[in-house]
Amino acid sequence: MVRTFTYSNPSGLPWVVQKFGGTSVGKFLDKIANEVIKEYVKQNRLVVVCSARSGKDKQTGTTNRLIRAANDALKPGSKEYLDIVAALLEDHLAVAVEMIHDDEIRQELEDDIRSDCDKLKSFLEAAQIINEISPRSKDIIIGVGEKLSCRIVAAVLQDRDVDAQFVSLENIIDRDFEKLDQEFYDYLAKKMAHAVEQCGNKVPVVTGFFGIVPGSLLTSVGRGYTDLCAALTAVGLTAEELQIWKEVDGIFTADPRKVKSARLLPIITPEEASELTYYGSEVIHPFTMEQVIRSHIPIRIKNVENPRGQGTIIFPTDIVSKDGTATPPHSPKVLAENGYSLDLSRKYPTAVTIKDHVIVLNVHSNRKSVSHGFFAKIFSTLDRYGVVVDLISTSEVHVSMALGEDNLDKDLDHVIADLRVVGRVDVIKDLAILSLVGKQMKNMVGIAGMMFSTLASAGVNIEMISQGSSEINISCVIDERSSITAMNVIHDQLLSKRGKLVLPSVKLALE
Ligand SMILES: Nc1ncnc2c1ncn2[C@@H]1O[C@H](COP(=O)(O)OP(=O)(O)O)[C@@H](O)[C@H]1O
Ligand SMILES: N[C@@H](CC(=O)OP(=O)(O)O)C(=O)O
Repeated sequence: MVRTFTYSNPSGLPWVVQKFGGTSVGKFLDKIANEVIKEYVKQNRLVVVCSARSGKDKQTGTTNRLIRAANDALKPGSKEYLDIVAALLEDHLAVAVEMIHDDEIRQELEDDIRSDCDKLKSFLEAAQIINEISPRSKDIIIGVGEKLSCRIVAAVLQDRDVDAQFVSLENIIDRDFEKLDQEFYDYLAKKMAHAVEQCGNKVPVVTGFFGIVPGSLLTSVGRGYTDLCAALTAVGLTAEELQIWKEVDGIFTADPRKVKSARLLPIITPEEASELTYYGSEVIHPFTMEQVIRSHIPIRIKNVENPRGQGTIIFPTDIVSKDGTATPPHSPKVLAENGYSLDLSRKYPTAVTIKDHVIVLNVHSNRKSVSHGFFAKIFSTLDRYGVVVDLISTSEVHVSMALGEDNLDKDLDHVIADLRVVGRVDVIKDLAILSLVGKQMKNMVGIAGMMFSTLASAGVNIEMISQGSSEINISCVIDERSSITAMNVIHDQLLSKRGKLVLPSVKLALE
């Protein structure tokens, strides 16, 4: 039967790429279809990019379950992976039954879900027989999550009268690449745009999983790869805007769950967004920014639960957009509201963030004076085990290094044993990195002193200080138990517009 739909994706309108994360697809699919996609498709040519479904949170989401299934298939004789596949099949079929009213659309969707799960089961069974799952095979396994999710989203859209088409990017890479570099990203952007353009007037619903990348997707890009996929699609299409839809109104001056007075930031620079993301406020995958901003495409963070909100725009404050004009929220008023101003009297940091579950390694050299090769030995040890250092503070005979929880799966006992060759090593656990971020801070003489005295007056003990590696970030390591208190006092004293920020050297007030 040839169907006709009320909503389609006519050519001639500007491209907008919309990315929906796993929890949004899991919890708000009706809202996404009716209040977001149907509204935007009236004025834009849309691309919808989705992650694998999550129920209540990412921890129990499809991608994590698929990773567990892959790991289980490697255990000789274990059959838990079969239960995981059966549960995934059941959950996705239940969504089809609950969400799709049209019998024909639902039947087709159910068949596709069954077929994807059957193939997954056979793949895992084969892996168990040969007792091997390479990083690439693991990528193929997790990619099933995005396929199942996008099949559901495309079917729900059709059921809600939107002419949508499922697009899998699993086979778009048809050349060998050695590494994830700009040449590879440019190639991907072109391929993604091409896949989307094949959909004509249908709204493409694209899998955030994009195939076998050099070194494997999970290790080279990591979790949250759908943001990067959406970004590269936006670049390939020279889109007007990339929208990342979340369950938060945008980027705030602090985590709104932890600081009640946190303010929504109308605009933020990509550098600031990167620092915030790296140091605990994971609103967007860090690789996303660079690709989109190179092409002068603004990124907008929006809330699926509040589609009419303005959200936060991530865009450099000092360049104009690709058509030569300033982006709409890039007005002097909005910039001033955020503290971006040429008027030196009205500046303040942009946001404060906390990264929990940090450990510090202190290495004291065996020698009492300059120790030749001390640093080289430390860094080569860290490199050998793939340990990433978040913050570092050094003297000639002493190094303190803060490591994030992403290092916990590394062989830290061996790292520490090897470091003991160069000196005494202490390990301090249950710490947090507190970072104050702001593009304007480099001109704010006295801000670091104020940050540390504010923490001291709230009784927060500072374990380690690091400033200078990035001129838009001042960070310190504190006890994890004080992290909420620390974030709140810093927010009240240095970021609240109601407070007066009087820097010692300039003595100018900020309303
Ligand atoms: N500065 C910040 N601004 C906005 N959200 C922040 C910030 N710092 C931390 N967060 C947290 O990041 C989370 C990101 O939103 P959400 O859509 O729930 O995440 P995900 O899509 O990764 O599941 C929110 O729960 C929010 O509390
Ligand atoms: N499903 C993948 C990809 C992704 O981007 O997820 P999300 O958009 O929900 O963070 C993951 O969990 O890593």
